[in-house]
Amino acid sequence: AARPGFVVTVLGARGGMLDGNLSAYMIRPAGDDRAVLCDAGTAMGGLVAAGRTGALDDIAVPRGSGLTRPGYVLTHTIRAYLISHAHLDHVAGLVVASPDDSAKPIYALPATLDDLSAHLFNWRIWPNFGDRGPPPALGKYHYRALTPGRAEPVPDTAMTVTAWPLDHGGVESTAFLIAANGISVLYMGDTGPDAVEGGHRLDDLWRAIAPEVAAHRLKAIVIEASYDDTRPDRMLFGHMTPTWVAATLRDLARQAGGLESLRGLTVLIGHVKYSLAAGPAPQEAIRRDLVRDAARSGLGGVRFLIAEQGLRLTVD
Ligand SMILES: Nc1ncnc2c1ncn2[C@@H]1O[C@@H]2COP(=O)(O)O[C@H]2[C@H]1O
Repeated sequence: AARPGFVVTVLGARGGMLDGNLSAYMIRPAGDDRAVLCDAGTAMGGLVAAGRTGALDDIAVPRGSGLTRPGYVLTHTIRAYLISHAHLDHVAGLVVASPDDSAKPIYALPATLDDLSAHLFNWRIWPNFGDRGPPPALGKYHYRALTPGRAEPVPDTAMTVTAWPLDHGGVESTAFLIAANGISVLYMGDTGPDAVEGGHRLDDLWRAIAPEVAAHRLKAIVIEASYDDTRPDRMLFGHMTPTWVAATLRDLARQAGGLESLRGLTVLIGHVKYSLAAGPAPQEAIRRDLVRDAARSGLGGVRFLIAEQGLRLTVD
């Protein structure tokens, strides 16, 4: 049998103001068309873009489904949403797709579900497609509260999901460990460094997943680097820079038994903030910073990639 793997398809790659390309990562076991969507800042727009790059071509659309490929993927391939926090750049795609979406569970920590229910699916900002909140609750989306550190099977998929809370500038965000076939991928919503946030949630997360890393079961981490290294800490607003990404990966390595434990790990960088400034795109500076910071930090064994909409990545 083939080695177990995961396929990560980037439906939305950026942070900030680039509507149409905001955090959304479709994740599924390799060779399995049953996926979860981690955040949904962009959904349909990202599927259409991924359809154009060919990143959805390995998904078998049944003859006679009567649906476009992106339409089929939205309604049949994506079996559940995992939402890290309810900021608009992480949920806008879900909200606007909801009228034509299929029924699905939404997995999140309780605070995020409370925000979705109170402030989005409330008949004022949007019709209530949730299964609680202002009546009548249409019940298309089933809110499924996760308990930190406890793995839950995602129905109709081969995956389990485990959540841990993250600090994001005063808002609770979430890291999701997605596991299947003895391997896993970690999707991290927006977060700032413990030292800047004044907490210890990254440290707690790394301690919890260290055994997964030490055993080389963890194949990829999706983590944000919103700003390049010129950004001062007091202007991070709950976000990371390449220097902070490298520092926190070193913390993970320390918990997992040394830098060697990260060898072969793929780190996919998301949420790079779009910039209005003329000149090279911000991801160019971030790429340069990452190469330098990773080398300085002894992270030569890590494969860093910057997310781009329509990218399909297989890790195994
Ligand atoms: N105190 C602040 N001053 C200015 N902008 C902020 C402040 N806090 C948050 N933001 C911005 O608001 C954005 C909300 O989404 P993000 O967390 O991606 O990134 C955040 C920052 O760009």
